[in-house]
Amino acid sequence: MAEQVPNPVTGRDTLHLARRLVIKIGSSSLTTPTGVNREAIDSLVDTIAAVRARGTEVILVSSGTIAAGIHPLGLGKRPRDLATQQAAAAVGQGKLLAEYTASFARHGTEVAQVLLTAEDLIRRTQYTNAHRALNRLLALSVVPIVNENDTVTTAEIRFGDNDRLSALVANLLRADALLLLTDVDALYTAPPSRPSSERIAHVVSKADLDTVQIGRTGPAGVGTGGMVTKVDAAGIATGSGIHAIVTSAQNAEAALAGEDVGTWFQASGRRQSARGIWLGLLAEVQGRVVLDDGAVAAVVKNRRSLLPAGITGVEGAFEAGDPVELADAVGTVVARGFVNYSSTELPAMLGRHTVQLREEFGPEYQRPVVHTDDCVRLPTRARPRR
Ligand SMILES: Nc1ncnc2c1ncn2[C@@H]1O[C@H](COP(=O)(O)OP(=O)(O)O)[C@@H](O)[C@H]1O
Ligand SMILES: N[C@@H](CCC(=O)OP(=O)(O)O)C(=O)O
Repeated sequence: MAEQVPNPVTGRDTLHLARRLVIKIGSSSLTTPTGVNREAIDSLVDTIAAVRARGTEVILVSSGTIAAGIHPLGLGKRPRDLATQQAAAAVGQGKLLAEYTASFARHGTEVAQVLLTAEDLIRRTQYTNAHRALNRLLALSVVPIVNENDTVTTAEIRFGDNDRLSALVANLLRADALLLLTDVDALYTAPPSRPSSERIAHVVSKADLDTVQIGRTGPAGVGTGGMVTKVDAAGIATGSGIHAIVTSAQNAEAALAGEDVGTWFQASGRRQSARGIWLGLLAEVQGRVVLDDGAVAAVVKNRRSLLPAGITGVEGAFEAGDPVELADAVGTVVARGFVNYSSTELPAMLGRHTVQLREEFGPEYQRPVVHTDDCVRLPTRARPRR
């Protein structure tokens, strides 16, 4: 996945040059206390149709299934427990998709329901499948409507918010920009309910966010991550060469026309694999291996695989295949990786050379502890200390 196609979009004024856009819309913009808001859907769909008419492919990431299931199930408010959220999502998903299907049909456009789990973006085979299927849908002129597969995800491996999912989808599909639509018109210097808060028009680097105060979810009470996950999502996108815009659903048309609305997050980094982004930023690590100085240099500087000989300690309980942290002797996390051995197997292997391990335990113990391709090195400033 190393292809490096330059992004034709350089700012708001060139957004019309985007070849591919991911548009994410939040629950609060799509639903009312009595279910799906048909007018809001028609308005979004009309905007998407206009963008597609100018030759831009669009992938829609739509939340709202849990919110859409609240009223039909007589729940009153957003359920808190996972099982009821899953039940509400299963009911709401059908209702939401029926509205999208009817609304896009007004433009003669087919839609496809694509339900993804976090696993689908981190496991190689699923990742390739998702990539291929979504690209095929776009080639067939279909609008994929993506959501997290709420009904089957477990608490452990769940995005829980579609903001970060949409950033990973933008990355997976090499989109040029990500539009995050919510119930507030921009990122503000503080929660917009505070009279002194001011709109932030541009975010060029992380330092622009240093003094921003980010509050909880909006007043509708159906959103999930609030502004925090939108800013996270924008960071994931921009860090991999994709511009991001946060604005309200009402401003979608103006934002896509390049007008000065919302908050524009300028792309900075180079494109990365979704798997690498997940591992580096999102994965919940199950444990830690402690490296001696030589191993830190080999893994971080020379980009080698981690061998048992350079490990001095193992912390936490993990299985082979789990994500773990790689820390130096003073507890600074220098990398994250998928580990090839469990926390019960590893202690007997520490400090031993590959040849010894093969002779003593068998040829399957020749594998590195973390292969270099399964390892994401953390930038110095992002490294957490113990
Ligand atoms: N600094 C901030 N700037 C803008 N909005 C903020 C800020 N802090 C908190 N918010 C809240 O985040 C809410 C949007 O998040 P959320 O409710 O999860 O929406 P969605 O359902 O669209 O994902 C806004 O309604 C706003 O009240
Ligand atoms: N998958 C969930 C989405 C949760 C979510 O991210 O909600 P939101 O904060 O409104 O974008 C649903 O469809 O209800």
